[in-house]
Parts: sequence; structure tokens; C-alpha cells
Amino acid sequence: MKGLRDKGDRGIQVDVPDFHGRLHPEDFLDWLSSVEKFFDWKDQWGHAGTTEYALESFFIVEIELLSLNFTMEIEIPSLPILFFSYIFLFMVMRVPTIVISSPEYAKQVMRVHDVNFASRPSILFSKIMLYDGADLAFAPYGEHWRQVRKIFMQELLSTTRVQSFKYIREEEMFNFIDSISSNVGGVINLSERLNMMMYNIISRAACGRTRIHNQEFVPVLKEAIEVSLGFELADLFPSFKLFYHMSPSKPKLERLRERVARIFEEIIHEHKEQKPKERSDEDLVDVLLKFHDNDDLGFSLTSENIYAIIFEIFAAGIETSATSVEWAMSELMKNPKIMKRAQDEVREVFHRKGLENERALDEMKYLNSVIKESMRLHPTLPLLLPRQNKEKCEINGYEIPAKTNTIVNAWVIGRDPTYWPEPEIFKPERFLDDSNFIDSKLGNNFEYLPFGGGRRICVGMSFGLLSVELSLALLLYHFDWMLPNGMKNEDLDMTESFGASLQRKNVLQVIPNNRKDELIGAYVS
Ligand code: HEM
Repeated sequence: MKGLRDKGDRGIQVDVPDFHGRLHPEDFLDWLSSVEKFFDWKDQWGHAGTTEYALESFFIVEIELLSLNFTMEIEIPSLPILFFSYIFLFMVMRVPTIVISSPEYAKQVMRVHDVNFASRPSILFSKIMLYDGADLAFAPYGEHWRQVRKIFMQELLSTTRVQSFKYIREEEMFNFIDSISSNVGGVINLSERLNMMMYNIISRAACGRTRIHNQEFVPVLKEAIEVSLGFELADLFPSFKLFYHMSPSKPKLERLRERVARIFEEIIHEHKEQKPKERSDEDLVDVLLKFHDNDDLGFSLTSENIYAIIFEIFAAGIETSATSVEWAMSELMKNPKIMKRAQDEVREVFHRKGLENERALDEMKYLNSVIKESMRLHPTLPLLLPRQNKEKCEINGYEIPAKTNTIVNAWVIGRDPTYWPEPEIFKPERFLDDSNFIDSKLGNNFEYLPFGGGRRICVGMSFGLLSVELSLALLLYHFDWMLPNGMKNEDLDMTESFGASLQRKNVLQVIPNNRKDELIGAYVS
């Protein structure tokens, strides 16, 4: 990698570490933050007249073969072929990539040039695991994406459908709280329990009537996500097909895809055998099957589409939701006064409205602000999902070639001091003053992007937020919390680790205790 150049080519060079053939997101993120520091215009040039130099907001990374070390993790072809490839690639095969790190530029990509930037780059993972964009999240912008998105919005995750899963949330959250109750006074791994609970909710909503075979499916899901984590050479040099065929991840993903297909095939078969008795019994597979090879509805889904979409619901919905609760809980553990205020609110509202009433969440303004603030500091997809522009365009004088990979750095944007005074401080009150913020401006407010923005904004936002709010509210309602080994609140480690989502480096270990105040009752009364 040669470095960064602005359009005027002021000759600014940045040292780029050797990524040893595979560009791991963690290295990439570290590197990005060093670049952010380098271009910290407040330090470098002071406040005045800096827009011209606002390179921290926007820069082009040119990834070139030269600096990638092929000898470490990549199987290399023989030397002459490598030499030939090297010359060839060096000349033509680089992928222009831009990283957007300011609300102004995010607005350019997600609103002003939204349609142009509404595609996704085709990556090895989506090519194989998702049948080359047969899903929604990695589908190129076009008719297929439009139709599948419509199915998600109007059928799969509509308000009515999300409401119809209330009984699933109730039962799974009851089990979750119940299992924590039996460990009162002991240390629990909250991260693991949250993941399991979110998995149960999603799996029942998706395939409910014929329970998915967890023992077989969970390891496949985990492995597929793990394999998808590395930045593949094949993705950096998409026109060079040899990298695609040589990638060690390719056979792994192909095997995983076959295993997933076998599991889903069985589920679909069972669904066809036992049709839902009434509409309220429908799960997401039932809904998708209505479109299966059925041209009467004007749009039809193949089996591959259905496999890719079900897989995506699992991959997109579980970790994002579980991690969001985990971070909010971590911030509360670290800030006991905020915890107390949130707990008082939750207990008062549930006491008045009843635990089974999900609408009670609407009255928990402070809890709501806690979640928004936690998502600002810890967006679970810190770089969202990559976008790609169809046509060449110009943004603020920079010429962006067609098919430029575009990464929006929501993590940095959420900490931009121009928009967020004292950005590193966890302060839910900043959202309390503007209580409609998340509802009215989400996706239109480019300084706050935990769910992305524009036409590719998260389609599972209401479903995800409801699970996050409800589970956090119940954790606060039922228990008082302590850290293990007499650890002080302020000493809780908040180090982040970048995986499929932005997770805690160390799992969240906490001790649930019985409430000191009067216990009001079990979740489902
Ligand atoms: C708190 C939980 C969640 C968070 C933080 C989250 C976050 C995100 C983000 C940042 C994006 C990328 C948006 C962009 O590119 O601008 C996204 C896309 C997406 N999410 Fe979520 N998500 C959550 C829950 C869910 C759930 C529960 C589902 C489904 C059951 C889901 C399904 C999707 C899909 C299908 C896309 C791709 C949309 C498209 O490309 O058109 N998400 N999500």
C-alpha cells in the first residue's frame, strides 16, 4: 500500500503496516485510528481554515500489491507466475477505497449521492455463503434488492409481524431471567447468556414451528462468521480471479454453505408439510415460502434466495442485538449513578404498567437515552457494511472512480467533538434533551449512524431495538448488579475487539443480586 493522497497530491504519505497477506479488520481498525491521529486537523493545523485539509474526513486508500506480504498466510503460485501477476496487478488491479469519517461526507454518500452509493462490493463471503448476493444485505442495488427489501419491510419485519412475536420474546426473556435468578450471588458470563437468548428469539421467529437444529446450526453459523472476518485478497483484487480460486476460505465456505443448505432444506420441507393454521402462526420461513417459485405475486424467490435470506437474518440479528445490550450494561456497571437512575425509572414504570406490557418501554425515556448513548460510543457495526458507487462522481472536489469501495466509519463519527461535546464521556442526558432524536432523525442524522443511513439503513432496526430495550429493562428491573472479585466500577475494562461486530475484548462477568427494594413479581405474571 502506497499511502494516502489527496486529490491535489500534496504528497502526504502515511506509513502503512505490513498486513501479511490478509488484512484483518483489527489491524485495519488500528491502522485507521493511527491515520485518524495523523490527520487530526485540530492538532496539525488548528481550527481555522482547515476544511481544505480535512483529510481525516475523507481519503482515498490505494491498495497495491507491492506492500502485501504474500509469504505469510497465502498459498503462493510459482515465482514466475507471481512475478507476472505482480506486474499485472500493480498496473491495473487495485481497488480504490474511501473511508468516510465525518457527518458531512457521510451525508454526501448516504443522501446526496445515495442512489449512486447504494450498492455493495461483492466479496468472497457473499459470493459463496450468500449465493452471490441472493440475500438482501449484499445484494447489488437493483430490482432484486428492491423486491427483497420490500418483503422485509412489509412482511418479514413489519410492525405487525414484530408485534406478533411478542409471545416469543416473553417466553425467551422469562427463561433468560429465570436462569439468571438461579445464579443469584454467583458470577455469570452475561455476554454468553445474551447471545443465547437473542439466538433463541431469532431462531423461533425465523423457523419457529419446526425448531432449527441448534446443535448442528450454531457451530456452522459461528464458523461462517469467523471465516468471513478476514479481508480477503480476492476482495482487494476482485478482477484477479486467481485469488478467488486460491483463497483457503473458499473451500471452507463452500462446505459450510452445503451444511447450511441441508439444514434449511429440511426446515423448508417440514414447513411445507405442516402449514400454519392461521396467519398469526406464521414464522419468517412461512412468509418467504409464499414467494417460493411463485410468479403470481409478481416476484419470486428461489430456494437459494430463501437460504441466503434466512442465513442473513441469523447472521445480522443476533450478535448486533446481544452486543448492544452488553455495551449498555457495561456502561451502566461503570457508572453506578446512571445505573441507579435507569433502574429507578424501569422499576417505577413496570410497576405501574405491568411487566408484560411492551408499550411500557415507551415511557422509559432515560433507559432509551442510555441505549442511544451506548450505541453512539459502541456502534456494533463500527464500519457499517461497505458500499460501492455505480458511477464516477465528485464529492467536494474529489473525483471518486466508479466501483470505489466506500467504508463509513460510524465509530469515529459518533465521537466527533464538533457534534458531540466531551465525546468520550458516557452521558445519556445528551439524548434526553432531544427525546425524538432516534425516532425522528435516525438514518437522517449523519452524526449518529449505529444503524447506518440512506436507502441501505438497517431493515431490522425496530426488531433489534425492541429486543435490546426489553432485555436491558428486565435485567435492571429484576436484579441489583455487582462486579466480581470486589472490582471497583471504574476499573471495569472497556477494551473493544473487532469481530463480526464491535465486541468487548473480555466477556462481561457480573454478579446478579436480589433487589434490595421490594420484589414486584416474576416477568410473566
Ligand atoms: C441492535 C441491533 C442491530 C444493529 C445495531 C444493526 C446495525 C446494522 C447496520 C449498521 C447495517 C448497515 C447499514 C448501512 O449499510 O448503512 C445493517 C444492515 C442490515 N441489517 Fe441490521 N442491525 C441490527 C439488527 C438487525 C436485525 C434484528 C436484523 C434482521 C432480523 C437486521 C438485518 C439487517 C439487514 C438485512 C441489513 C442490510 C440492509 C440492506 O442492505 O438493505 N439487523 N444493520
